Amino acid sequence: MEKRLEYISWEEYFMGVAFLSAQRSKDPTTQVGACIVKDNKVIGMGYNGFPKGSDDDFMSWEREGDILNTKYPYVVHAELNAILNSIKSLDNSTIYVTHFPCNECSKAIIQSGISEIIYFSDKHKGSDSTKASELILKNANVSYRKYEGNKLKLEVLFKD
Ligand SMILES: O=c1ccn([C@H]2C[C@H](O)[C@@H](COP(=O)(O)O)O2)c(=O)[nH]1
Ligand SMILES: [Zn+2]
Repeated sequence: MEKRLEYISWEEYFMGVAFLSAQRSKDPTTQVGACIVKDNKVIGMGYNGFPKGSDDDFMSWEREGDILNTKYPYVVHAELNAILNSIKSLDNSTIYVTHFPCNECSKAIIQSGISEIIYFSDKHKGSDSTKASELILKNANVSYRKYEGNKLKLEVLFKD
């Protein structure tokens, strides 16, 4: 029998895990996922959400108004969750992210030892946060590039 040819590439696989992780997010506006990989093994995953133990029904997902009544001061970003959830040293690892990281996440990525970022969306390109990320990542020699896989959709069928 010939080998199966429809298998997905490593890059498609790990970006797929990042997008699957994002599906755990309860943010009604933007679901972000991250997957940290070393030697082709997943060593951390995360998505954006309120801190462990927070009462989801008490917290607000608002984007506007009094800052203390919005999600922004409270939500833990996907990249930081993936770093905090990781199971071993992140030195020279790669983080796959559904969205280009903000400047706060970029700082955490640098400090954790991650050396490469592969992102899918850069919809906030040109914003101050993205510009600061680009500057600080370049300065710290953390490389970043857009996803280059062919797949833009992966179907996961639960079957026998
Ligand atoms: O680097 C990042 C930047 C943002 N997030 C999260 C934080 C929020 O939950 C959403 C952004 O919400 P908007 O309504 O689009 O402003 O994304 C993240 O996880 N990582
Ligand atoms: Zn962030």
